[in-house]
Amino acid sequence: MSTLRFNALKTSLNRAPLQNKESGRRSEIFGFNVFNETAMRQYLSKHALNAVLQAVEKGTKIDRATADHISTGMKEWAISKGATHYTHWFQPLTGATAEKHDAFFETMEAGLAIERFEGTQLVQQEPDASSFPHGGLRNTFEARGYTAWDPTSPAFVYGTTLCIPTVFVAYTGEALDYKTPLLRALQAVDNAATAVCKYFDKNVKKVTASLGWEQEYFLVDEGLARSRPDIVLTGRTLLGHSPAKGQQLDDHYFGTIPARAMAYMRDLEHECMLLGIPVKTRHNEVAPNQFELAPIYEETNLAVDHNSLLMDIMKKVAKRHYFMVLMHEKPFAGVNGSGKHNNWSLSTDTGINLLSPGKTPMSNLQFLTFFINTIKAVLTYEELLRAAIASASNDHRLGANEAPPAIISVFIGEQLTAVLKELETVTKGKLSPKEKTDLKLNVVGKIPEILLDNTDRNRTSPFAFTGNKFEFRAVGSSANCANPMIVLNSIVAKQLIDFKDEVDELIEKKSMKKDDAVFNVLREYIKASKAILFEGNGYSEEWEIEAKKRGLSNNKTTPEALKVKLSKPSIALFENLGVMNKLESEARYEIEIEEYILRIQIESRVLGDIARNHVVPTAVRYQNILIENVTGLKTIYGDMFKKLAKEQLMLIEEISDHIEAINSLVTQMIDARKLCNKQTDLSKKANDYCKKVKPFFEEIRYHCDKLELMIDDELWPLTKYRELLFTN
Ligand SMILES: NC(=O)CC[C@H](N)C(=O)O
Repeated sequence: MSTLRFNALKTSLNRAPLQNKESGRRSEIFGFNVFNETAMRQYLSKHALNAVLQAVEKGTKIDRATADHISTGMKEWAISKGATHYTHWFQPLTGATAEKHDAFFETMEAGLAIERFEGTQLVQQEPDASSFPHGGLRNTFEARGYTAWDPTSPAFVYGTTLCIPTVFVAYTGEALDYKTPLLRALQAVDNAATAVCKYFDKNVKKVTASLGWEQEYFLVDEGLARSRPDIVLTGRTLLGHSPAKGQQLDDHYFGTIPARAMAYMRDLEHECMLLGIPVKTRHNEVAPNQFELAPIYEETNLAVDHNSLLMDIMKKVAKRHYFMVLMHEKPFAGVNGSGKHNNWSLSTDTGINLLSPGKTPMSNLQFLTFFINTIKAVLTYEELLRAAIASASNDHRLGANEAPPAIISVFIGEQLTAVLKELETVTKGKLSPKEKTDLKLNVVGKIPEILLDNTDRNRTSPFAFTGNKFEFRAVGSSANCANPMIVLNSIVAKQLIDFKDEVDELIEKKSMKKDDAVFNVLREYIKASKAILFEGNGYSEEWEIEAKKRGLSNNKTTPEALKVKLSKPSIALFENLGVMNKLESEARYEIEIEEYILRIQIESRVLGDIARNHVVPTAVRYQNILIENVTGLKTIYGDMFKKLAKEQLMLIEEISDHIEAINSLVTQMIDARKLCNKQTDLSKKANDYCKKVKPFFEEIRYHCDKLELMIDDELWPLTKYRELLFTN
């Protein structure tokens, strides 16, 4: 009997939901462990508090003396929350968060000790961070990297550590993290959008990009998950036959949350509340053992930090509940994968959501301006958006089971399609007073304030308008949202800058009125943007053909998708906006392409190991049982055994065939890997891994899964899909 699998099953069946610590109102504990304005008012002088608030609102610098005041107050507050250590908390390009704890504790003369935390330690540090991916930006011998405080994301106490969100840059100034370019992209979109807003309202001084992510995930009993080397090492199952029942009956989606999962969620939400992560929604997702968690949207930088923090907490809380949380985009073949849909919008400091239709024709023209510019930005940079969500794991998810395909398109729904159609016919040049009134009353003025939202229906759309925001559905569940948010905010910033240039030109050179100029430019954008608008089934073959005709990219794999990052226009885009210089863009490409190679390499090794050392020996063992049976039948029945052992003999042969196929395929895969490893050009190497190593995965899996169906269940060593997906 396979002891590991059956022991794991036995343990998992005996687990009960954990008792929850949670009590009282959530609103009362919200942000309890965050150094927010309330905490600052208690622990900082007025001067220090104002310095932080100014830094948050206007990006003003904090001087050293004030930083000392802030750090002292912050330390006292953190100690009151039980903290003994502090850390600069940052997001290197591994996709995870990083921390290195230092104690507040310091010794003094005469054997005395105190707690100390100075301004310099708050503001800047130099972690020995030479082992993070840097894509050639640093050499090991000059590996200095600095972390610097980001006051726009408040410090928090997690466990016994004060965590200070920071950026992470090389000593030459290049960004080594996600946060730095994100902050720059947010600044760029703020500048560009504010300038455009002034056409409609002179009082607008700031535009903030908001993000509401939706985190999908799987919860698997920890013992069961740990019994599978593929889940432990790669985050997904590399083999496993589909269970007889998967998600066909749609009986999990929005169903009653299983008790153990519910206890986990409540515990997780409690932690989130303390840390100021405004989680609001929880439900069962489509696949068995799949769930979703979503917060109220926030300013993008904060939302990204909160999502990164959340992913970390999810794993920690899961351990307490004897679960393993799987963030992988496609942990199980044949059922839904997990996304992290990014709901994005822009809003002004005057309280207007720029992607929400308003009450008046004027506010609707503003809405249309931002709406159409966003679509145009996606059209121009569709390939870059695809690159922003590319990863080895997301490749498995895209194009099936309610995840969008690799072709980026925009879905806007029937009503707005009709509005755009009308606007497309606006007269070239100056508009007659009648036409303008007509437009304002009958087209722009008639956009319903609350759009009948039919937009969420199309689950095959990568970028869908959902009434008052765009939902970038292609983002994968394990991704750091900063990556897609850097691209989205940058491309919209660039588009808005171009738009303003064009409108200004018409006003200045053609003496057009502002509204006429806006209508004229928008009309041309609408015409051009038709290529990116698509309302149909994104999975259909017709769409692939049609998209090709329209000139849209269809980069199915990560190596293909990432290439565009090195193109001149992409590099120029980020450079001109001040988001990333050429070196930074190239470094990111290198890091991502290398990660792709390494992930495929790891999967290939794990698969080779499981196939050869778990599956084949089990198959041989079962074959021996059959042989023993046949031999026994022959001893007892003599020649008649051939009839009696007919099925067994067939099985013995079939098993041999599969064993042979597995062994030979694994050998071929290893040889292919060796060849790939000789390749020194990273792009070619990634491509080779994709085209020459990865295809073996499915082939090897096929034979292993066939054996799973043949071999005595009691002998099978790998926890099966039905057990991983239905035991909770
Ligand atoms: N119902 C849904 O929205 C499912 C989404 C799907 N899980 C994805 O991969 O994006």
